[in-house]
Amino acid sequence: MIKVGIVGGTGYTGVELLRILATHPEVKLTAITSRKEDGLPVADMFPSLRGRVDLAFSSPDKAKLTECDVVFFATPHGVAMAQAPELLAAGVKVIDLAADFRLQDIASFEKWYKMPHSCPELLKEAAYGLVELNRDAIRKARIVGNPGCYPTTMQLGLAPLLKAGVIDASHLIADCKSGVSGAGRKAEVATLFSEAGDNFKAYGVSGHRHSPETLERLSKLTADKVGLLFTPHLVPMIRGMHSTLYARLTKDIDNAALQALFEKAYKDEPFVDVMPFGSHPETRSTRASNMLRIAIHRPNDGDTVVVLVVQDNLVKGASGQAVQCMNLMFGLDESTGLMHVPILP
Ligand SMILES: NC(=O)C1=CN([C@@H]2O[C@H](COP(=O)(O)OP(=O)(O)OC[C@H]3O[C@@H](n4cnc5c(N)ncnc54)[C@H](OP(=O)(O)O)[C@@H]3O)[C@@H](O)[C@H]2O)C=CC1
Ligand SMILES: CC(=O)N[C@@H](CCC(=O)OP(=O)(O)O)C(=O)O
Repeated sequence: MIKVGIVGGTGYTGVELLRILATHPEVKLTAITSRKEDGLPVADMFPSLRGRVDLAFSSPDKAKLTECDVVFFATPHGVAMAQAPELLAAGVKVIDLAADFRLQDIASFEKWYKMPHSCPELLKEAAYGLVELNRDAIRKARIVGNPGCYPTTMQLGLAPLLKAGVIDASHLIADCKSGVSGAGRKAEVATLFSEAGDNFKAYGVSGHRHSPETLERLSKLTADKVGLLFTPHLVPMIRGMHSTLYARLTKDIDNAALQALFEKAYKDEPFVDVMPFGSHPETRSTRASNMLRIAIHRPNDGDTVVVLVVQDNLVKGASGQAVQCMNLMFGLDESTGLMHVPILP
């Protein structure tokens, strides 16, 4: 059994890790931290886990993290990089759900996250945890930077087009919407029910930290210069993400060939579903599952291809993807413990 520790067990991605790992056949939950809830049984805070998780939260200094085989950090940016060196030295693998090990360019990390990077050498070593595009590196990694939720949809939606060289890479547009759980569980005015409910707004239009992450990664898929306009929006739902991606076609390619590009790219992927051409995927078709769904459109048979991508921001966009990485890092089938069917309605 893989002994698992979770730092930050009381946030949304932490409790989502607990939900997934509680029924994972190869995992023994070993330590779950919270500074504020030290000593509280996990199931007292999350009754959904009664009878499934019998551990109590412990403060990070008391938790026996070095006795684990792998530790997930479901914490704010900056926490994992402070603790990763000690864990790695003790032979523990690390998966960070925050951004400490996502961006390869340190200057870009320091600019967007407004903090110095404390272990640049580990950043160089870390694998980027987008399995479908980086499987081999993740398999061999001791440390993984799990992708941001929006970047997961943007990369998986645009990768087949960029790799095939059929679009103008310099002018990509991503119009993305997230449920409110994407902002985390911490108390904030913007995510109060009466602020976010019955309301709809864009944010981060002039710059969001997921742009540099996505640009850095998309640039590895093409020799062309990549340009991206990314606008996130907050929608009044709890879970779910819908990204509408626009790209100008530069090659004469018919709709069947466009569809075939995606079907071929993802034909063996357990967690990417390419729907029939012209479909309208719904966020609820992925809710509480690790599945990401894609549909291709060609409005008026013109020269713009529109890619629709949906996922559950807390699963494929965060905790499910992190478990997919863990499975690979420990030589398991990557879908182990992740085959939940989405919840409808
Ligand atoms: N929500 C989402 O859809 C996604 C989130 N992420 C990323 O995952 C990470 C966690 O997100 P989320 O679950 O939403 O966050 P939350 O803010 O809801 O939870 C944060 C957790 O971290 C703990 N924590 C906070 N500060 C520290 C610290 N200094 N040392 C140790 N533990 C700490 C908190 O517990 P306590 O204070 O009691 O210790 C809490 O359990 C974030 O970096 C986020 O960016 C990534 C993709 C998607
Ligand atoms: C709706 C909402 O607020 N979403 C978050 C992104 C989700 C997330 O937590 O991503 P990171 O891991 O990069 O922080 C945001 O835009 O800041």
